[in-house]
Amino acid sequence: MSGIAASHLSMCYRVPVREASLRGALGSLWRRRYRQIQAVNDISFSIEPGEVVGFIGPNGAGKTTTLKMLSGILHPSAGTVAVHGFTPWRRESAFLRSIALIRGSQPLGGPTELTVLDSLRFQQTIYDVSAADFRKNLAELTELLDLEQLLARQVRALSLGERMRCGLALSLLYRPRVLFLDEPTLGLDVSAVNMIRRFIASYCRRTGATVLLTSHYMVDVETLCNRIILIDKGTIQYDGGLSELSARLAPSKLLRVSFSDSRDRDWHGYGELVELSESSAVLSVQREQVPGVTARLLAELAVTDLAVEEPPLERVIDQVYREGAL
Ligand SMILES: Nc1ncnc2c1ncn2[C@@H]1O[C@H](COP(=O)(O)OP(=O)(O)OP(=O)(O)O)[C@@H](O)[C@H]1O
Repeated sequence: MSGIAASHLSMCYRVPVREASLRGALGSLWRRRYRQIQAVNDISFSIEPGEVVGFIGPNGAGKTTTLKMLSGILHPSAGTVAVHGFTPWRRESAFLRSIALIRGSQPLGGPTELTVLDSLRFQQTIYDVSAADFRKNLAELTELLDLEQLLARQVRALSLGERMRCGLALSLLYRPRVLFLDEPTLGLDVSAVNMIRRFIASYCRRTGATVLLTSHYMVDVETLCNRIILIDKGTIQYDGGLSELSARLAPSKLLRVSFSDSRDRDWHGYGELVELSESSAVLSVQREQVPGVTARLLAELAVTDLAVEEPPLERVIDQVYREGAL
């Protein structure tokens, strides 16, 4: 059984056209006009149980709309979806207990006067979590998300980063097997971002959860996902491995070489010089020439360290967005 299977999925929003003038606005009270926005257009993909997949694309590409259809918030205009065998928009309770949609930009649900601990107890009741599981899961989440100091605080008094950590705890208290993560690190500072990334990676390792993650931060995607689905203007542009995408779009790799002799030399014979210091250089080298250039560097220089790197994903994705390079 596939973890998530989407087939020919489409979503077309119907939005009223608002007239700018007063006369037009009055006229539209009698006769409303609508226009269609094709947010998602005939996309198909499948994700195996336990896979962690990055779902990326520029603003307005259709990512959130897709996540909403997969989590049962939106009924698609066309197509079918199965998430661990469930049809999301039927919103059966067994389905709702097996998934979580976590949105970085969204406030925590429930009354904001409650403390974080009370909100977690409220969640325990809604999702019917046994007392033993509640204790075990809460202890684990408290440790991993560093919640100890936050449990007695009112939800409304939390900062953005604290809210995100508590939001994750609330969503994962009932141990969902499928996570839809929509920009989980949006607006967070460096250490909060790192904590959230470590936490997601460890949750996936421990529970074998299936994850679809959207993020505009390519480091999130590189750290957590082996595969990406790239969507633009509602259609899938790429579905595959991260390294294959780089190989397809970036014809060169970076050679980072450290050496102990500081003689002047003509680097252009090895490749395009990107960076140079007293004892190290970064060269951009055509992929097929990497083995030959590496061998020559090792033979001709007193090399102390040498690393071959893919170009930063950020740069590759930027190229796709700007040039539609796929
Ligand atoms: N409720 C709605 N009503 C009408 N149009 C909508 C609605 N929600 C989204 N859209 C439109 O659908 C398209 C896709 O939006 P969506 O939010 O899915 O994109 P996204 O890839 O998540 O973008 P972002 O990265 O900016 O969050 C956009 O053109 C957007 O304006």
